Order: sequence, then C-alpha cells, then structure tokens
Amino acid sequence: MRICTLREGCENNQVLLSLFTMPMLRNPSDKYDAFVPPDLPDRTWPSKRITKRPRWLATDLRDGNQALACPMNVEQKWDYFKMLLQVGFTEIDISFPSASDTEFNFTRSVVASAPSDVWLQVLSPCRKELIRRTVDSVTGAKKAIISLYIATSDSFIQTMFESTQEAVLRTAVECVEYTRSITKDDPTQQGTTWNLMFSPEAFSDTESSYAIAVCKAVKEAWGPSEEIPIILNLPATVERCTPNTYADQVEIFARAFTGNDVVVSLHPHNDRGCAVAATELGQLAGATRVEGCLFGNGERTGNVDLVTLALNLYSQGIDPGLDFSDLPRIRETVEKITQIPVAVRAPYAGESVFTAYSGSHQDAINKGFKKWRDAASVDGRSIWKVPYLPIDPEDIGATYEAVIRVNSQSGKGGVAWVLQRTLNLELPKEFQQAFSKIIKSESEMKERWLTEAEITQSFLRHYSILEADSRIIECDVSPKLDGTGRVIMRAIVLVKGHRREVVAAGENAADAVSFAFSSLAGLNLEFEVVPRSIQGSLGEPLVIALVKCRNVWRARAAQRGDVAIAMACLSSALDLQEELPSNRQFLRLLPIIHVN
Ligand SMILES: CC(=O)SCCNC(=O)CCNC(=O)[C@H](O)C(C)(C)COP(=O)(O)OP(=O)(O)OC[C@H]1O[C@@H](n2cnc3c(N)ncnc32)[C@H](O)[C@@H]1OP(=O)(O)O
Ligand SMILES: CC(C)C(=O)C(=O)O
Repeated sequence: MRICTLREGCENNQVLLSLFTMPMLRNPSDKYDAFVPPDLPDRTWPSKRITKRPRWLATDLRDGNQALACPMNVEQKWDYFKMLLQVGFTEIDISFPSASDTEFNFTRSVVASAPSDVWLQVLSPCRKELIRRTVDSVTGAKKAIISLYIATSDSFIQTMFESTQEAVLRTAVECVEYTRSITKDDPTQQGTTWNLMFSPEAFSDTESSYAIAVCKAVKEAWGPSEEIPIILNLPATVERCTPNTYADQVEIFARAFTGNDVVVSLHPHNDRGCAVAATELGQLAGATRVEGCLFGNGERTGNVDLVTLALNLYSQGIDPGLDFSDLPRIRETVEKITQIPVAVRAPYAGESVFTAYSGSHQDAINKGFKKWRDAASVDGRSIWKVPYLPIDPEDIGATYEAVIRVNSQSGKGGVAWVLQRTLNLELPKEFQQAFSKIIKSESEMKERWLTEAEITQSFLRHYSILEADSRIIECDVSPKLDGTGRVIMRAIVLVKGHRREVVAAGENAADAVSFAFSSLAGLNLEFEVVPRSIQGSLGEPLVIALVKCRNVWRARAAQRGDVAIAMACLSSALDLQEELPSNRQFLRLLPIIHVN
C-alpha cells in the first residue's frame, strides 16, 4: 500500500493519510456572503419595552423530538406532555403525525384525554396526503392547530424544490384551502375548534415582501376571525443574522398585518447563539407569541430556550405564566427523556449558575442577602437587590447551598456565609479573616472546593469545639451573689490529673473567668466575649462564645449561656498558655464540651 498526504498531493492508487487538518480560510468571503439586512430606517422597536408575557408554544415534542438521536416513545412523550401541562403551557406542539406510527398513535391518545383548554398543535409539510394524515390524527380534539410550513427563502426554493416563488405561493394556498375543507369547513369536524398556523420556512432568510405576500394569500385562504386569529409564525429556521436584523424583519412583517385576526409568532433557532436576544427583540418588534423548547433543545443548536425567556421576564417583575418553582425536577425529567444534559452554565437551570467561588462576589452576596433580609423585615417589601444574583435561586427550587462555594479563590465572606447557614453563627470580621485563611489553605491542599459540612467540621475541629474529652468538671457562674452586684465564677478543673477549684468575681461572666484564670495561672488576661446561639446540625442548642483575648479570636461552645461563656474564656486562656514560654507553669485544659 502506498500512502500519501494532502500536503504532498495524492495520485491514483495511493491511500490518503490525514496528517493535518485543513486550515480555516484566510479569506472567508471567498466562501461566505455577508447577510444583507432589510432597510428599515424608521424602526420603532428599539425604544419599546416588554411589559407582558407572550403566548407560549412548547415545541419540545415536535422540533425538540425530531432533533433527538432516539426520538421519544409514546410513554416518554406522555411523561413530557404531562410535565408541560404542569408548567402551565396551553399551546403544545405535540407531534409530526405523518412521520411515524408512534407520532400518530401518541397524537390520538392525547386527543382522547388532553385537558379541553389546551391547543394541540401538529405539523405537516404542504403535501396533501400528509396533511390528510395530520388532520386525521387530531380529529375529535377539543382545540387543534394545524401547522403548515413551506420553504419560502430563495435558496430553499432553488435548492430543495427547484421551483419558483409563484409556484410555491400557489402550493401554499392550495394546501391551506385543502386543510380548511377537511377541518373547519367540514360539517363532520365541528366538534373541534380549528386554527391554522403557517410558517414561511426560513423566514429570516426570505425576502420580506415575498414572506408577506405568501402569508397574505394564506390568510385569505384560511379566513380567520378575530376570535381565533390565524397564527403567522416567523421561523429563523437557521439563525443567520444579528438579533436586531431579525427584529427589523419582524417589524416589517407585523406592519403588514395590523388586524386583530392575525397573531405574529416567533420560532427562533440558536445557530449564532443569539436566539434569546432575537426573540426578545422580535417581541419588541410586534410578535406576541413565541415557540421554543425547555432548555433550548431542538434542531442543531436548538430552538430558543423557553426557560430563559420566561425567567428573564420574571426577573423584570413580569409573571411569565409558566411555573418553574421546581426547575431542578423539570431539568431532571428533560435530561432523562432527551438524554441531553443541561449545560452547567445554562441560564437559570445550570448547575453553576447561582454559584460564586470568588471572594469579592461572595462578600457582596453575603452582605446583599443580609441587607435584603433586614430591609424585608423593616418595610414588609422584599425587592431583590442581591449583587451577582439576577433572581432569588429559591424561587425556582435551587438551594442556597449552591450560592457560595468556598475554594482557594474565596475570601472571608464565603466562610462567614457558610457558618451563618450551618451554625447560625455570625463571626466578627477579624475572626472571619483568621478562619478564612485556614479554609483557603485546606482548599488549596485538596485542590477543590470544600463542602459546607467540611467547612463547619473544620471550624468546630480547629477551635476544639466538639472534642469529647472534657476537663472542666464543674463550672458554675452565679450572677450577683457576692452582695456587691458582681458575678461569681466557680469551677472545678482537672489540671494534669489534679482537681483544682477556682473561684473569682468580676463585673460579668467573662470578667469573673478572667480573674479566675488569672488566679489559677498567674496571668492577667482580658476577654471580649460575643455570645451566639447556634442550632444547626449539632442537635442540641449550644452557645458559642467568640472570645478575643490578646487580640486573638477563639471560639468555644457549651450548652448554656453564662457557663458557656465562662468555659469559653477559660478554655481560650488555657490555649494561650501554650504560646507562652515553657518555663511558666501552665495548665492544659483540654476541650471543654461534649456534644453528642
Ligand atoms: C424546519 C423544520 O423543522 S420542518 C420539520 C421537519 N421535520 C421532519 O422532517 C420530521 C418528520 N419527517 C418525516 O418523517 C419525513 O420527512 C416525511 C414523512 C415528512 C416525508 O418523508 P418523504 O416523503 O420520505 O420525504 P423526505 O423526507 O425525503 O422529504 C423531502 C421531500 O419533501 C419536500 N418538502 C420538504 N419540505 C416541504 C414542505 N414544507 N412542503 C412541501 N414539500 C416539502 C421536499 O421537496 C422533498 O420532495 P421530493 O421528494 O419531491 O424532492
Ligand atoms: C416548521 C418551522 C416552524 C420550523 O420548525 C423551522 O423553520 O425551524
């Protein structure tokens, strides 16, 4: 066998060995034409705002389904359909009935038991035999939309149909007339409320005047009413231009259909990654209905993502009319059925989209949450103003656990957030700083983020809060017992195997303890004590005392208020002894509390 490479050039009887990939074109204009936008100098959409939700159509069971390696079976379609109903969709593109028995049979079973207020939409090309089968599939439905499409873009007409604009327009009209004759004009079909949707395929690639001409002819052939306006659907079948250009195209189209007997609908795909933007601008330009899929499933890069669109509205204070309170469950169902994972950074739904690892983000979120909660409790309102979080993750079923994850990029705000959540413990700033260093190096050592449980355990361990071996045998702090209004502290401590009793008085518990310890150890120590109640995962309620002694913060915990503080001070002081010269005789009081 003789081998050649592209670089050397190949002759007959040689086997091509692909040793290198072809470089991208130096001059892409040799191959690709720039998109030519329509001219609309007096466009009005840029100064408009979206103030209400569109009509939503979920095409997961049709456009989404036709893009799957393993199209859904009847059972999967049913599970998906029920989920869409729960979310609140009232227009659902359920199938391409002429494609297969599965599609046809599923459609028949939905017709038999779908809620009566839901529009069942089914798609067919403009081919009469396929339209017949499509109409048969929804016969008996309460509400059905027959959705017809035909290619109208020059390139599709030339490449696919090898036809002309006139012939395509004629076919479209004939097919609509035929559809009308076997649906709303057929006396045997009067049990169903029929509507028509028509899509000039690759609208965004179609000359606007031609798209309008075809749709006008189609509208006339169908004869819509104001009660049931015809749906003219404008697919960006392949997204080929910037969203502002799509919006111009939509505005040009919408201006041509001013009556109430038309609804302008959008069907954007995401080839350039701009489908959400295109859909939002398309609504500014006059569209009032949107077709898409959950999480942007669909052909190639997908249809526009309805979750993102709906939650974008929600984040602006507009009720999207779709319920994503339990988005994680919806995501799980969709992933299971489609076998396509939702990307970790998919807006709203991705695993990482509410997570901050970096210190400055965490700090701002931590402060923002506190302010938001305080503000809510003051004036009864709770306008969301937490930095870095476009919406409250809890609204869509995400937990706050995912909001802050602590790794070596994190600062003190992160650990403060975690301890606040797990122990309901608010650490003083310097304490946060000290503990954050410990956590940072643990995370660096492990080369990963640390879980809330790991951080909490590390806190308890580092400050000897949970160690079992108690060496304070008794500790009693009795307020104001010495007749002078001072606090008496009495403790029996085990020091190197010897029981010792310490008694002292002070202005408060900490004071008393500091005197007690001073007398025991021969040191003069002062304590600043910040008592905190913690509940959290520890079972019994505890008091943690954050103790500052000689400018070092420490934490200790015990089961009851003053005693806890006393023990905390004592224990902290005893820890400090280790930092003193070894010739001083000091005690080692081992951890003081036992928590089951
Ligand atoms: C942009 C979209 O998403 S459109 C929806 C696409 N979805 C699907 O195609 C999924 C289901 N499709 C199918 O099961 C099959 O394609 C069927 C049943 C529709 C048709 O199957 P077949 O008859 O074998 O035809 P085939 O799949 O090759 O389709 C191409 C034919 O349809 C014609 N065609 C394509 N679109 C249309 C249209 N909108 N209106 C009329 N004819 C059309 C083509 O010109 C071609 O005709 P030709 O055979 O005379 O050249
Ligand atoms: C048939 C139409 C609506 C479509 O799916 C598209 O053009 O992408």
